[in-house]
Amino acid sequence: MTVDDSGPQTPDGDAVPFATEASAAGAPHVSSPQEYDAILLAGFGGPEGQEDVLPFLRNVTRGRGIPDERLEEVAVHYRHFGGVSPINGHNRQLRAAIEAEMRHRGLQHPVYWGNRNWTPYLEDTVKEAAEAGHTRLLAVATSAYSSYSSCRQYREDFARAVLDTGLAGTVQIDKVRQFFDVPGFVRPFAEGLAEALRGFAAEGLAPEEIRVLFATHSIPTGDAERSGPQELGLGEGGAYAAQHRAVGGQIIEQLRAEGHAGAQTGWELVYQSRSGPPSQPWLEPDVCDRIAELPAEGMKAVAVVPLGFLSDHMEVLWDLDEEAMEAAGEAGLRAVRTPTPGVHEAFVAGLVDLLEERMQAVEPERRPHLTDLGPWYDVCRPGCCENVRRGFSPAAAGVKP
Ligand SMILES: CC1=C(CCC(=O)O)c2cc3nc(cc4[nH]c(cc5[nH]c(cc1n2)c(C)c5CCC(=O)O)c(CCC(=O)O)c4C)C(CCC(=O)O)=C3C
Ligand SMILES: [Fe+2]
Repeated sequence: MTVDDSGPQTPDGDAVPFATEASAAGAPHVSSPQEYDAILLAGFGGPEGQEDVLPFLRNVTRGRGIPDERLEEVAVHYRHFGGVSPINGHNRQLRAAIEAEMRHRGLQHPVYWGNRNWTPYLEDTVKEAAEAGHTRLLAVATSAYSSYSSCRQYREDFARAVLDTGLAGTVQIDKVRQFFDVPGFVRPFAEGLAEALRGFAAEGLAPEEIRVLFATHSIPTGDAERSGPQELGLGEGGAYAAQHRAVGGQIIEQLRAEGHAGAQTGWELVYQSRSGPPSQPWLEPDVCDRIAELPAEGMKAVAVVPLGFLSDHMEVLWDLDEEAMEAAGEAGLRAVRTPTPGVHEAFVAGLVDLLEERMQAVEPERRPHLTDLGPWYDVCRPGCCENVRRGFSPAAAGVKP
């Protein structure tokens, strides 16, 4: 059976044209220039009050039959903050910042915002855009790396949004490339880490007493192996882990080249926020487990860099600022959690660069990227970031097999 992975179908059965250009394995796919008429910022969504918490968690876990009693365990983290995740506020700010930067550059596209798991839902946003006459949307998801959860699932959400609204033949949604190694995304992390290391040095700590932990969301190892295009063969942890390692290494190299105090310190990639049944393997080691081991390795301080996240949402506020900092306290370590990109001006400018690059179909050689893995490609290949746990769902913004 051939599975048509190319996304929503037009009424006459043809795939929506994505105007892609096939290229050799490993080389970026680059689309042709397109007249996009609006931008779509796609977020995760989060609850905005105690009464939203359970319905939100049911949305996140939909189709997996997780009982409310289990969800209440996760709900505790949200309830601790009044049932409010800061993530929607961050995305409102990011939407406004992208729009302001676009206007500054003379780009007049409206910038819409829609979420996967909470209002404003992507379905409603897409409908609103179409009613305003905007049918060629260029999307950017608040997720920088490749994996089912951070790439393909957004593409499935786009497909569902146009299918559920009956707009499959009318609205086209393309998505900019994964941006883990674009300079504007990396810079805020590098600046934050430089400051943390300066602080440790000022306290008299030597580089060999400091460990940098780049922290990202754990995912099932099966998802990690299938992250990115299968033909790249990026080894254990797939594209997901490889991209994080490459960016972490790049940040350290950058700080060393700039001669920052303390940048000779050791570093590693760690994972956080695992869920799922204990029988299912997820990426390890866990950030708190590693923190507990550091004193025995001669460490006196730890800098935790939330490399997998764009803003200070619940994973950062709870799993790092509460749990990881508590683990560091118990281990007797000095600890700092460095900032996320948020609406750092370099990050916002970097996102608008990505939108412009895609509108103009800039050639790969001129696309900013800081690691050998980049520039990532515009259009996902068949099988990219697939999820065998959930089975097939159509996805937008992919190449036709
Ligand atoms: C890779 C990745 C990112 C980063 C990329 C991206 O940003 O998209 C991310 C972000 C986020 N994850 C978030 C929240 C949750 N993630 C969950 C569950 C899961 N996440 C997963 C992965 C990721 N998640 C996975 C493999 C699962 C298991 C279930 C499944 O296979 O899909 C659950 C369910 C409960 C639980 O299982 O713990 C919740 C509540 C929030 C919102 C925070 C807020 O509200 O402030 C954000 C930004
Ligand atoms: Fe993908």
